[in-house]
Amino acid sequence: AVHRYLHRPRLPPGTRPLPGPRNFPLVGRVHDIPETGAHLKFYEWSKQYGPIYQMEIFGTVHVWISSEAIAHELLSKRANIYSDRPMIPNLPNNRTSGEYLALLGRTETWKRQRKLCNHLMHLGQRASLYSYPSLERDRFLYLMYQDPSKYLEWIEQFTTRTVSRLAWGTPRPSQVLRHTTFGLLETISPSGALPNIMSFLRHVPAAISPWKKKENTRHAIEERLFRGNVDFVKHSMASHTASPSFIRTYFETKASEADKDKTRWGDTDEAMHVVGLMAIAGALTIGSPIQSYLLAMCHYPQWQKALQEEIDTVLEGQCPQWEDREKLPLLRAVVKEVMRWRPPVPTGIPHAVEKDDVYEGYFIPAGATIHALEWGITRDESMYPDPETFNPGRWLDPSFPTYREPLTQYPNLNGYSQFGFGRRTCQGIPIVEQDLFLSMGGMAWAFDIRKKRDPDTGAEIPVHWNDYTPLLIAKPVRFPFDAIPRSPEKVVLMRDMYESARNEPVLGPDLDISQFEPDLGDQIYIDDVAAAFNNESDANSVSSDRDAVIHVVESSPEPDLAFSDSSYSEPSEGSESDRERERMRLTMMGVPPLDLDPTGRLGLKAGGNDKADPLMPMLAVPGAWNWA
Ligand code: HEM
Repeated sequence: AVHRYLHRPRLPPGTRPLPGPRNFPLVGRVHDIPETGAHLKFYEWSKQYGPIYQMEIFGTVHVWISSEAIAHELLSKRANIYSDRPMIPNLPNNRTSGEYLALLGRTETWKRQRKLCNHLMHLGQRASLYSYPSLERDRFLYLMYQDPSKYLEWIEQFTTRTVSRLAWGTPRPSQVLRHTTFGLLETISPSGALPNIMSFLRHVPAAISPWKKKENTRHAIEERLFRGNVDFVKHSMASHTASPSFIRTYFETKASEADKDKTRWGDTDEAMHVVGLMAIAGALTIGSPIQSYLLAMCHYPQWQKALQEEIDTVLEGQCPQWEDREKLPLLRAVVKEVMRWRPPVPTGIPHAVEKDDVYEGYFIPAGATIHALEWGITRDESMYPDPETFNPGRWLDPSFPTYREPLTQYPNLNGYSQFGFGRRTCQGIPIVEQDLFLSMGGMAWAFDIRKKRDPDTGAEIPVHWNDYTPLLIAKPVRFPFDAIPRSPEKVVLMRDMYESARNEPVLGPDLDISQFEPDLGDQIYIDDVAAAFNNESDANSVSSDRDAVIHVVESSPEPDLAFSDSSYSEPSEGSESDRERERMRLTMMGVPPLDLDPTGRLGLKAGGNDKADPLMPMLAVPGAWNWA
């Protein structure tokens, strides 16, 4: 930082620096970055300094862009110099190691990996993602019906099982994947690990660095998981039992006679990492908008009603399927508006600029980190009038700037600012689009989502408006709500859908805990099953046990849910006797108690989900730094 500070580039003649908050020597504005809601601070500055401004943190220039037009001008039109990624202090080989495509620098490895990712996604999309999203959606809906209070668990299971099947043809690795992925998110998030803000901490030797120890352990588990999955697919291909998957497509492409240039897709190790990254990217991102949908429905019942009317009228009582998408523009608008209202990656994923550049007379130095501030972009009033209001109508009403025809096709997620810019644009949009369409459409079809009522007073229990977790992928802090099935018939249908999804044969590598244990020593310890249940994967639970690097427990991720715990009640009433009557009625209709499927034997305790580094609060405490 000292070196960078002393050797800051001089302004070329005729240029001026970007506006921005005054920087303090060496540290810049590090003290201003709050522990939570950092995107709100960066947005506040954009109101003060304009749609492009700069600040410094320990000598690195950070440029923040809150206008889609400017983001396109720099990141897309000038992509030849704006497509690099910055070094992540807590994962310092991110630009070169080739393990995480999304974090690679603009290297030949990145180009090759992007091509492979594109190829696999393209073939998968052509096959409607092998119906995995709809199978998993059917499972998800019934679990939501059984116990909506566990929505965080069911949503994470839905997204990770779907992506796990896509990647390796089996949902079984999903329980490990979700936790190694969560750990990676902590490793790379500015609010997840202190070295990402105080970059000099990356020089702390591995033996005493808590961040390195934790990352090394996480990485070792992930590597074994990915390798085991690839071996599993190879073996099942040999016995002609492999379900469709990205990795199977890779092997088939390599083996194909038509594929003349055998080197262009990289070797098996590289494909393992590309597919692994695709699984990572889909594991924890898509849950954010699904949770935000629930939040939006609590606050905007009128849009839930309109959406249900569309689905009921067009599909005559059936649950939305992917093939129905052309007929359901409001559902597509809800998907898109949820992502605008609460961007899943509110600060964006940063690019790095490789050469000095000048924009409208402003100097942008080589090496600066460039952030497309998604939160700010979605609040640009010229594009999104009344931006704080959740209004799917802005995509369907010609009086709004975002309207586009034909409505059989638009709105959709292609080219949406929420997926980044230029050559680094997100490659997972087909998965996101299908997962969100099916899960949000399925929930609107099945449930009335609404605020809970106090059983004594009947008063609504308040739900927060915008309290989001602090990591790179932001999710609403857990909130209470009711998911009331819209009719007994729908419950029966949900159960049938669940049963037929479940009857799909599911093979997978046997993720026995002993596979992981020996090499990893005392950093991993086995907990008892009871503890696992007390620590249901909860994206918001806060525990002080941050040193427990990754905590492996053996558990069934689906507790033994009894049908009697269902949340079913008529919208107007909710007494115990009503529920009992309803339960008996449904039982007589042939909806027997649940017999849940075992979904894999390995669960990792997620006590630490979405917490910031414990040392981080000092950054947010005024006066914690002595500037004198
Ligand atoms: C709601 C879900 C998702 C959101 C909001 C999202 C958003 C983003 C964003 C903002 C970027 C950075 C773009 C840039 O640097 O300009 C990105 C990159 C990427 N995403 Fe996604 N993504 C999501 C899901 C997925 C899924 C399911 C996949 C699965 C394949 C995926 C694969 C990727 C890849 C491979 C990159 C890196 C591209 C590169 O660096 O060249 N994403 N995503």
